[in-house]
Amino acid sequence: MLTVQNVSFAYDTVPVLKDISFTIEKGQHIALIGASGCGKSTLLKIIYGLLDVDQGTLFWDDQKILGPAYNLVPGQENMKYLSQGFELQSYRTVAENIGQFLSNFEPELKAGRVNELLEIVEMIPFADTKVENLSGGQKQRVALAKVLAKRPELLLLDEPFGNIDNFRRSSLRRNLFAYLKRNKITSITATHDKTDILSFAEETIVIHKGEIIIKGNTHTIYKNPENYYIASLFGEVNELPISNFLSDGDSDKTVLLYPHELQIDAHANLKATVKKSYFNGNHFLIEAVFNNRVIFIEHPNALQDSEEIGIHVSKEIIASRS
Ligand SMILES: Nc1ncnc2c1ncn2[C@@H]1O[C@H](COP(=O)(O)OP(=O)(O)OP(=O)(O)O)[C@@H](O)[C@H]1O
Repeated sequence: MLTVQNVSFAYDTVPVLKDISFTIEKGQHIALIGASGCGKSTLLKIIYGLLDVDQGTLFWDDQKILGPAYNLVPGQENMKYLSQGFELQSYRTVAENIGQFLSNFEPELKAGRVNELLEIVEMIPFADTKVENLSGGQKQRVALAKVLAKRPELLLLDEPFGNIDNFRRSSLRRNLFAYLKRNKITSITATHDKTDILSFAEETIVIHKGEIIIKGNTHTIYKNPENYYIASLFGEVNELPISNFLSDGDSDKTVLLYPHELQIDAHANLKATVKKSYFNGNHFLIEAVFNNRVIFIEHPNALQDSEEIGIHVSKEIIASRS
């Protein structure tokens, strides 16, 4: 189990993390989300032991996690950290990089393990290619295989799929998390991609300006976001006065609605004016103006600019959010 207790940290004098506390059970997959600069990478580095905290303590089971001031070689033995810059040796091959820290005593065992890792990251054809000749996305996949090589107990991933195209990203993500589950490897993934969060993280930690504002079940946080900041980390969101939907609604209270929760219905009483339609693949995102606010609605078709539309939201959704 990972235990983080009252951790605070500042670079020089600028506070970055404030009184962070949480625990993570073994085998869990956690998403770490928050606006750019909120302190996600810093927290991962602290957990790995790359930075000395100003206050607080961290434990992996009953082993205290110490920073570089107390550890000659920074970084915890039973963890691996995949940073946003991948630390690879560019003049060596993909297979050599992945096997760099594996024992040479049993070459066959080592080769088998390297092959298994190449398969997970779908890089078998590149085993003998020098890293310097790979694309950014391919390097990221090699870096991922390298951190898995020695079977860490805790894997800390910082935007692990950031450079990888959508086509590969989906299968890579499925392979990786299936592997982690099978091997009971705990993971914390700092990410801006909602697919990383919703499909693979059973729990999510939300950071805002260096503080944890919520930690809990991913689906619950998504379905009932406590505030606009949290909801916006999952994509576009509309914040509308609840009095628009409930005749006895408090005029100061608002309700958060994702674009797919708003429906366009010519008979609805609430009227908005279309500004623009954005093609999004299987739907259009309609930007419209409603009571002087910009709102976003998912719709199967594009609509005419300046067209008047009616907006409907199901009673169940309003009831669940109010
Ligand atoms: N080495 C450093 N020295 C001084 N300030 C730093 C250093 N590294 C990060 N910071 C600052 O600390 C804050 C948190 O940075 P951090 O990289 O942890 O954020 P993040 O949430 O991971 O951001 P992103 O999502 O953009 O990767 C930022 O304001 C950043 O500018």
